[in-house]
Amino acid sequence: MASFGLLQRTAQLPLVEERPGCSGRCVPVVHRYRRGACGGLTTTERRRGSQQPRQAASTDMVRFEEPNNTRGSRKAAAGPAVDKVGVLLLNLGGPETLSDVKPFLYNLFADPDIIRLPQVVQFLQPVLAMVISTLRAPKSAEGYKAIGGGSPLRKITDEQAEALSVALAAKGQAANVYVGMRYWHPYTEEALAQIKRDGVTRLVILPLYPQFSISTSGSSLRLLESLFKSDRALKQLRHTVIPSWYQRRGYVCAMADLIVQELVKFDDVAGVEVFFSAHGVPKSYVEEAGDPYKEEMEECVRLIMQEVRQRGYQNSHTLAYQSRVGPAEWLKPYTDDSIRMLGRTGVKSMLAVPISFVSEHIETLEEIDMEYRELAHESGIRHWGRVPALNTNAAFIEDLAEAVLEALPYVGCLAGPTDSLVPLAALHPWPEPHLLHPHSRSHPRHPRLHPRLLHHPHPRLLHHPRRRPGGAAAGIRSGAPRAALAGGDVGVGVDQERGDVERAHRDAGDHCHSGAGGVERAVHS
Ligand SMILES: C=CC1=C(C)c2cc3[nH]c(cc4nc(cc5[nH]c(cc1n2)c(C)c5CCC(=O)O)C(CCC(=O)O)=C4C)c(C)c3C=C
Ligand SMILES: [Fe+2]
Repeated sequence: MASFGLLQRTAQLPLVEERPGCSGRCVPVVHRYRRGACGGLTTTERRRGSQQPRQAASTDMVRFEEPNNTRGSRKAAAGPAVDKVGVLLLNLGGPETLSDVKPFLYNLFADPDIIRLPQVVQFLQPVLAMVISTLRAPKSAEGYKAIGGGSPLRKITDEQAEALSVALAAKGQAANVYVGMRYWHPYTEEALAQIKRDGVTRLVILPLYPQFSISTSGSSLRLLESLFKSDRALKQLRHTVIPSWYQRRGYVCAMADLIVQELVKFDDVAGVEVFFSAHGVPKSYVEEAGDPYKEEMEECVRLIMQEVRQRGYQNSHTLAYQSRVGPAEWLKPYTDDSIRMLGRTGVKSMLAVPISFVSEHIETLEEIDMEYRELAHESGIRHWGRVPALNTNAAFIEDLAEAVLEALPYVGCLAGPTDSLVPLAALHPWPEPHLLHPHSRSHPRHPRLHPRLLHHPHPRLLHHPRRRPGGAAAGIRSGAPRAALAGGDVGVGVDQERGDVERAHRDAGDHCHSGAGGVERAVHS
């Protein structure tokens, strides 16, 4: 297994497969034009102008609510007609009011990547989603009530989009930045409709989850895949995906900065337990479906703590998983068990670090700040702190902008013979049964994965043949990750691989803010 160096360096290598239609586009040329130079409308004017009722976009998702006049794109002025760059930020979405809670939960539980039923009973998913959302709604609503009556996720994601657009413009790259949420407004379908209206010609798809999980980025990419397949204009759109970026130096350093900022507020700095609390997933996702989430999470925590230690703080740390839903076993240790255990072992000061998400949301503001803080107190932990989410942290946004710039030259270039956006080979195909809600006006149809994908593992699993279902690594050769992955013209980023991350960090320099780095690509030999 050979591991290539940083993305930029691979541009010099004959990694890019020339394909018909790609020639001449594979040169990493960045078209530069000034933000605001053309196009006429200001950001605010365009935003206002686009507040139209939700379009009847082709969708595979049942929506259990009325149209909303929302969308989320942050625009730079239009550039030359021949090349219009877009960035699509993917996120989860959250209820904005208490009456949104139940339909939001319905959308979430109707997602086969959130509740993975055996294929024979998948037709029951809509009914199950209705039952679970009805049962859970009161408890969830309590949580949202406690944080002001709704999720702040949309507002923060919009601010991140705006900041990213500004950061890209400052680097000479005009780009419209769009927000596509999975379970609430502005839905991914709305963002794509706007992308088409704007005539975007190159699109970078960037999930706002640092670590990849089937249940988050995977779900959004699967939806995108089906939307791209069912739309002629979108099929033509050259695009690329950055599937995860937990190892990027800018992100790691921004997290380390925030941790140190909070650590020094404690009286007994050296005695503080740095307590990473990640959103959990069911254990079967990792052990049966091959979700790389746990592995990426552990690596991410290791890199951040390495950075914290380099700044002179040798604190002990813990990684635990929160927000378990349902009776199945999830990734362990659970956050509440860990807090109790640490309290028993005499820890008196704890700094909680939310790690799987880059915005404040219900699980930071309610679960960590209220429930776990109280539990820590009951467990004898006297001093409590919490690291804020990155939100629009300047170093973080700067790094996202770098990630986009690094990905752009590869848009449409690293194509393979499949037409899938993301290689979820280890998963069941999506179910055929229609997830029809009585209020639904569309007839959603869940796509099957391209049969070819069934023979390709997730690119990350290529490094871990022992974890592939069946354990077989045979036939995986150089270039296979691209082939496994590339969707129409999708390519870069999706086979970005952790590989030897430490080496990437070393190559990028010992200091934070040393520029791009940390995104690593790998192929197999
Ligand atoms: C990396 C982050 C996340 C993973 C992994 C994830 C998996 C996952 N989540 C549920 C169930 C629920 N999640 C809910 C809210 C929620 N989840 C995430 C992130 C991840 N989820 C966020 C950011 C949010 C909050 C959005 C907001 O409104 O602020 C909820 C609703 C809230 C609640 O009732 O607790 C549920 C339910 C499952 C089942 C799952 C993996 C299979
Ligand atoms: Fe969740």
